[in-house]
Amino acid sequence: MPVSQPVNVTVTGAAGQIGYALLFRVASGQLLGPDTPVRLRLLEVPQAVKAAEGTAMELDDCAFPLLAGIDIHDDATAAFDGTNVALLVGARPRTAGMERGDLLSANGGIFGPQGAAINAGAASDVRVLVVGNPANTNAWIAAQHAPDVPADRFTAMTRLDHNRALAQLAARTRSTVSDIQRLAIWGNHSATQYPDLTHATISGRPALEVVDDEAWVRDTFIPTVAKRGAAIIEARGASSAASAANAAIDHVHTWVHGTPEGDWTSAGVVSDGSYGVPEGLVSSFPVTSSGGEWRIVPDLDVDDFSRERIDASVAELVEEREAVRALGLV
Ligand SMILES: NC(=O)c1ccc[n+]([C@@H]2O[C@H](COP(=O)([O-])OP(=O)(O)OC[C@H]3O[C@@H](n4cnc5c(N)ncnc54)[C@H](O)[C@@H]3O)[C@@H](O)[C@H]2O)c1
Ligand SMILES: O=C(O)C[C@H](O)C(=O)O
Repeated sequence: MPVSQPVNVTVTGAAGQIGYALLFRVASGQLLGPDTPVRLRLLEVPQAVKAAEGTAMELDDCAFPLLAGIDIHDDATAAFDGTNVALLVGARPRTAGMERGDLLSANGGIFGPQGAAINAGAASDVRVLVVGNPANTNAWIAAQHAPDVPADRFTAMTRLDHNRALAQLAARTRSTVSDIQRLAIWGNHSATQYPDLTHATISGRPALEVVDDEAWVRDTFIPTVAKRGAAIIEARGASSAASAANAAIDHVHTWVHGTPEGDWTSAGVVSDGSYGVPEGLVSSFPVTSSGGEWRIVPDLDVDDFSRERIDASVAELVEEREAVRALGLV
């Protein structure tokens, strides 16, 4: 990615909640770093273009030194033309009582055409993060429509789940999130996800030994992380926005700048068949990043409990893929 030339960052759903929490941070340099100018390309549906224009006015009014320009589009082909980083946020959020999978028929149709537009015109180094739900399967749909883009450039956001897990574990163990390493989210960004502490450490000690309470891990930690999205919707009356934008920033920043030595993070990436996850599915794994590429952490021991949880979440991803096929979206 060029350092002195502006990097084109396309954000879909720019006038939405997450868009509003995300764009100012991208423009201030938090996505790609303090030396990288960005040109923002905002994609919205026609009826929300005026609101996106309002956000663009506010971005101008921040006088961000790294913001090289803003273009607003209601056409995906134009919005993704020459794009280096594509943040696919635009999609309907769920409301109270819905599961994220319920959004498949409402949102799935968005990601095929956007994948095709990325295929048609994005820069050769394009990196795609799908935030819009159901994020894993939407990323898979987009990748299916972009045969000329390496599949590993399509990713789905599970960094929010990872960050939620860090916060819950830190609170329980009276440690700080920076003390924790090697935590992992496996599977789908849904209630079936598996937040895994079996390899995690807190200040170098095994996290499970520090916690010393299997029942808390099974009955409190895992469901709290997995159902946090619903708890936020219940409390706020709207789905998470600032924390989701923060996780998107973290995901791309780590993708571009790498993971710290000895640690990893979690991301929804195209499976290479590791850990019994069918090849091609977009599943969350423990991943490292280096040289701008994600790598699934290899050779981890998977105990029986973990195996069962990973398999359950992956089974849901397989079901979603079949539902997409039945809907004719790929
Ligand atoms: N992966 C995660 O961790 C995570 C976290 C939070 C939210 N989400 C998801 O992110 C999505 C956006 O959430 P939000 O709160 O910003 O919703 P929102 O309703 O506030 O905003 C969505 C925006 O997308 C726009 N949009 C719809 N279709 C579009 C299209 N085809 N092209 C471009 N823009 C389009 C809408 O006009 C709207 O402005 C939802 O699907 C939500 O469930 C994912
Ligand atoms: O849970 C949702 O529907 C929104 C988002 O995916 C979240 O995890 O907060």
